Amino acid sequence: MEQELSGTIGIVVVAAGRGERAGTSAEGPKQYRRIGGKAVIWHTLKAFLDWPGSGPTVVVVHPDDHELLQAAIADLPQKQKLIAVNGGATRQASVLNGLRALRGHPIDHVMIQDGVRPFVDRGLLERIAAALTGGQSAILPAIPVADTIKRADAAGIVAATVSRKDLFAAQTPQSFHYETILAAHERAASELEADFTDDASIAEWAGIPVHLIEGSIDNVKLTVQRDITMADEKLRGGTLPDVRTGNGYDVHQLEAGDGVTLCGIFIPHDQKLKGHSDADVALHALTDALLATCGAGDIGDHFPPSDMRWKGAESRIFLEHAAKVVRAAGGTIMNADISLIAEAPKIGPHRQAMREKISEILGISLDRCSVKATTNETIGFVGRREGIAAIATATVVYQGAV
Ligand SMILES: Nc1ccn([C@@H]2O[C@H](COP(=O)(O)OP(=O)(O)OP(=O)(O)O)[C@@H](O)[C@H]2O)c(=O)n1
Ligand SMILES: C[C@](O)(CO)[C@H](O)COP(=O)(O)O
Repeated sequence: MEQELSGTIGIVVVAAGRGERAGTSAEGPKQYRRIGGKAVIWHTLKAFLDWPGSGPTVVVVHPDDHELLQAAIADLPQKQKLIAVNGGATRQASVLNGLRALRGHPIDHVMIQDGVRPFVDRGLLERIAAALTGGQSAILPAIPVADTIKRADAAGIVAATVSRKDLFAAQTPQSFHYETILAAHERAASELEADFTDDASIAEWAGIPVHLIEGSIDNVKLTVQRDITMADEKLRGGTLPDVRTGNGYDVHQLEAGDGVTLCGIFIPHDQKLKGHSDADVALHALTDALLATCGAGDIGDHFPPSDMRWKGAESRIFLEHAAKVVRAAGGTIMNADISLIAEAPKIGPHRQAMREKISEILGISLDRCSVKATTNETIGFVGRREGIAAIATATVVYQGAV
C-alpha cells in the first residue's frame, strides 16, 4: 500500500499561530518550544517526512518566524523537501495559503495538520490514507469525548448537562480530496465573514460528507504551557537508554607445548593452544562479543586467518580494534565478562591478572571486568584436554536513546 500512495498525498502543516494561550517564552511561539530537546514543529514535521506515504509537504509559517523555523529544523532529516509559505491572520487563512502552495503538484489528496500536534503517529496516517484511497473525500480523525460535558451560563452556573453519546473531539490531520477542499476553502474565504476553527467545518459547510475515523489518544494539541511541559516530560521520561549486549564464543585445540595465553596472560603448562595468532580464545570471544553490540561482524571479518600479518599476533590487537569500532559507533563499554572452560591449567591463580589485563586493554575500570572458569568435568573435548573454550558477554551503552 505504501508504494501505491507514494507522492499522491500532499501535506500542509500549519504553524503560523501566535500561541497566545500558551503565553510568551524566549524560545518564541509554542511551536518553537523544545520538547525532548527538539522544537515542537521538528517532531511534527519529522512524523510526516518519515512517512513513505507523504508527498510534497508545505509548512505554513508566520512572516516573522522564518529564522525561528530554520533554526528549529536545522538538523531535521529531509528538510530540503519542505516548502515554506507565509501564513495568514487565522488558522483558516493559513491553511488556505498552504493549500494554494500545493497547486500544480501531482497530488490527489491532502492532509492538513496542526504544527502543534507533535505526537501524530504512523498508524493514524496509514488509517487515513486507506480511507482516502478507498474513495472518501473528507476524513476526520476524532476520539469519543471522555469527560461529562456541561453547558454553563455567563455567570458560570451550569445550565445543562449535554449528552456525550454522539460527541467526538476533532484531531488533525484532517484529510481530503485536494481539489474538493481547496474549492471549499476558496469559497469560504470569499463568501463568509467568520472563520472556522477546523477544516472539517468547512467541508460540512460546503456539504461534503465528513467521515469519522478513529483518532489517537496521544495525538494531543499543545495549547497551553502545561501541555508543552507535559509533552517534554513524556519525551524525556519515555526514552530508554540504548543498552546493547553481545556474546562471543571461541575454541582452540591444545597440543604439546610450554604454555597457553589466556586473557593476555601467559600460563606455563605442558600444552599450548593451536592457532593462527597467539590463540587466546578468551580475547577472541570477547572481541566477537564487542563487535556484536554494533553489528560489526566478527573477528574473522576484521582479521582474516588468511592474512599473514596476524600470524602469531598478540590477541590484544584484536580486542583493542573491537573497542575502537565500538567507540567510533558511539558506544561506551560498560562490562566485559568471560567464562573459560578448561580442564587445565588452573585459572584461579591468574584471574586477577587476567581481569587487570582486560581492564587495561579496554580502558575500563576493574570492577567492570570479570573472568570466571570452569572445568568440563572430564567430559567431551575439553574434558579430554583436547581444547579450551571461552564464552564472553559484553554490555555497551550507545549514545542516543530508543
Ligand atoms: N493564524 C494562524 C493561527 C493558527 N495557526 C496554526 O494552527 C494550529 C492550531 O492552532 P492553535 O493551537 O489555536 O494555535 P495558535 O493560534 O497559535 O494558538 P492561540 O489560539 O492560543 O493563539 C497551530 O499549529 C497554529 O500554529 C496558523 O497556522 N495560523
Ligand atoms: C484543528 C483543531 O486542532 C481540531 O481540533 C482545532 O480546531 C484547532 O482549534 P484552535 O482554536 O485553532 O486551537
